[in-house]
Amino acid sequence: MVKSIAPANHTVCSGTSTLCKLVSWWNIGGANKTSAVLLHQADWLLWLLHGKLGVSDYNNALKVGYDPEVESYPPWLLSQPYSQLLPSVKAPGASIGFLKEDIRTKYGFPKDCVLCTGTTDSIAAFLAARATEPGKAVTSLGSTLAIKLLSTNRIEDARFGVYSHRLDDKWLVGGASNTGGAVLRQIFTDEQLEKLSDHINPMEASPLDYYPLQAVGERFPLADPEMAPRLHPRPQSDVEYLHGILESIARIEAKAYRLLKDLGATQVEEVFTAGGGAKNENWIRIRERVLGLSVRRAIQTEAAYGAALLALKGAQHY
Ligand SMILES: Nc1ncnc2c1ncn2[C@@H]1O[C@H](COP(=O)(O)OP(=O)(O)O)[C@@H](O)[C@H]1O
Ligand SMILES: O=C(CO)[C@H](O)[C@H](O)COP(=O)(O)O
Repeated sequence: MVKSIAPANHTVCSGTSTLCKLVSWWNIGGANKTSAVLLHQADWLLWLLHGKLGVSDYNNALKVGYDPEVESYPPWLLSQPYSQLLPSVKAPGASIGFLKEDIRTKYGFPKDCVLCTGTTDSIAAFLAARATEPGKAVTSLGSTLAIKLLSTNRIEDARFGVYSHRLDDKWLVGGASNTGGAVLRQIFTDEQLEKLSDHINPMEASPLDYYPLQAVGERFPLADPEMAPRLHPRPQSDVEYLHGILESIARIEAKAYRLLKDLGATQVEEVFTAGGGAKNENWIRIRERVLGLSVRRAIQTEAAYGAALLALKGAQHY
């Protein structure tokens, strides 16, 4: 249904897009929906703090179809019956207003405490890494694997799960794979991950070839809702098994960066890494070998730090 209204290979055509979720919900019969408002999680959290309903930012609104380049919703979306539910959109880090009085007094914030629009988790991780030059990238290895490469041009292709978020006058090109830390946690505890990783020789390539997923379905670097996880054969040695999984995730990361190059993004020069997987030094060495690039742990790996930097910028402009 979304494919019939959106341009070919637009990011909203991905089955996990916000627009697909909105359209599915709209088409289920039931309560009167015309008085509803679409809010992303970040919009809802901010609404609890400032009380103005229906305010979003152009990073969160990308997957519902907002066009950050021209700063408006496209005509093909505005002509849909559910368009009245779409939130108004500001730049990330733009001030919205003051904190609600009851919350301000409850927690003791000053009277001039301003609230700013937010961004998505992996963009916040990118901001935390303070990578500002085109060619710098951040791979967030949390539950999933999210890639953001700062590029001078915008690229979008839903066949591969590639999209571009606007970052001021540049683009954060990338996507999010369903591989990552969540699948590691299905097999090993964090303590086991740390101990077993210490016994891996990162300079040696593992011959094991897996596609580690928690469940069926991949988004990027190939959008395939039918892709099955591949985590067998399992060797007797847990060190070898973990080595094979870490190496296989690194190969997915390398494939993703190659794809961005092939699609015409600015050439990646250096990768910073964030998220729970970034603390694994041997995995970083494996990734450097497989990517053929310098991979460094960002000094600040918490997305919350990037969100705070964005708020600081917004508050300074207030
Ligand atoms: N030593 C380690 N090596 C690799 N991955 C790790 C290690 N320790 C924790 N992790 C992974 O980090 C993930 C948690 O990272 P985090 O950034 O908090 O994720 P999220 O915020 O997406 O839930 C877990 O899924 C876990 O498997
Ligand atoms: O997998 C994720 C969360 O589960 C990613 O962080 C998310 O899909 C990335 O989104 P965006 O590129 O819009 O920040």
